[in-house]
Amino acid sequence: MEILKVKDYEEMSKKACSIMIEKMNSLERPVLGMATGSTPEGLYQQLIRAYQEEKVSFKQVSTFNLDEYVGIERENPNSYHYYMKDKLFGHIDLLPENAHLPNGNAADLDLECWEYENKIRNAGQIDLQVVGLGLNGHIGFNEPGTPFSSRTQVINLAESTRKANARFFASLNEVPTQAITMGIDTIMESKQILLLVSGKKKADPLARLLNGEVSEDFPASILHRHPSVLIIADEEACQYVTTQQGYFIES
Ligand SMILES: N[C@@H]1[C@@H](O)[C@H](O)[C@@H](COP(=O)(O)O)O[C@@H]1O
Repeated sequence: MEILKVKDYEEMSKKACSIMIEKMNSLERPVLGMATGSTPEGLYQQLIRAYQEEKVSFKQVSTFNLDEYVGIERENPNSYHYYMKDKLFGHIDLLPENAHLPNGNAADLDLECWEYENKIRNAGQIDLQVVGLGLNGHIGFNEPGTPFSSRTQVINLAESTRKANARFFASLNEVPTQAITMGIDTIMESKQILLLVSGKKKADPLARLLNGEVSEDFPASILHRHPSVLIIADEEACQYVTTQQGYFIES
């Protein structure tokens, strides 16, 4: 696990974009793992710009998102289907049939999870997975206590996660109580993981990730066991991380 410390959110987004472009341009059929939340929005803006400047094409790319809420329509502006279309997919040449998100409205949610796993496997696994860091250490929607061996599944959202995400909804009551998320073991099968961390409120979780033990109480801690994780974190997020910890690399 290595950290690239950058000045601010914009630098984080630009650096993440250049790493993704390098990956896309180095593979014939790149498979990218996508995240939602506030953190990757800047990355998606940078990717759109790179596409408009003809630095990259998504025609050969497949994408798999980490998660989706259960029980909201994909046309609902709070669904992750809508988010991805609005923030990235609607602005690039990614073929719609190559963009995958779990269907949180499937009649049989367990079957949907199983099929999602199969789709990832059939695509040859994820080459580069973008991940954000939940305040409680969740990755995707894998809340504290989720077994490290978990595969794609329906999960009950922690109250703290619903509150953290309530800012996107009209009220807390409207925040779904469940989501489908790639499992922790599913995420760990990605060939490379890019964890993006920005802002003061992520300083505590980032310090816990780096200093704490590997434990299911803090799902992101599993990333210590992955062979290829790059964290891009800005100065605010790194404020409790000391250089003595030996994780930092030069940009
Ligand atoms: N399910 C998402 C995660 O994929 C995201 O990484 C995380 C952090 O969100 P943000 O980037 O808004 O801080 O929480 C959300 O609940």
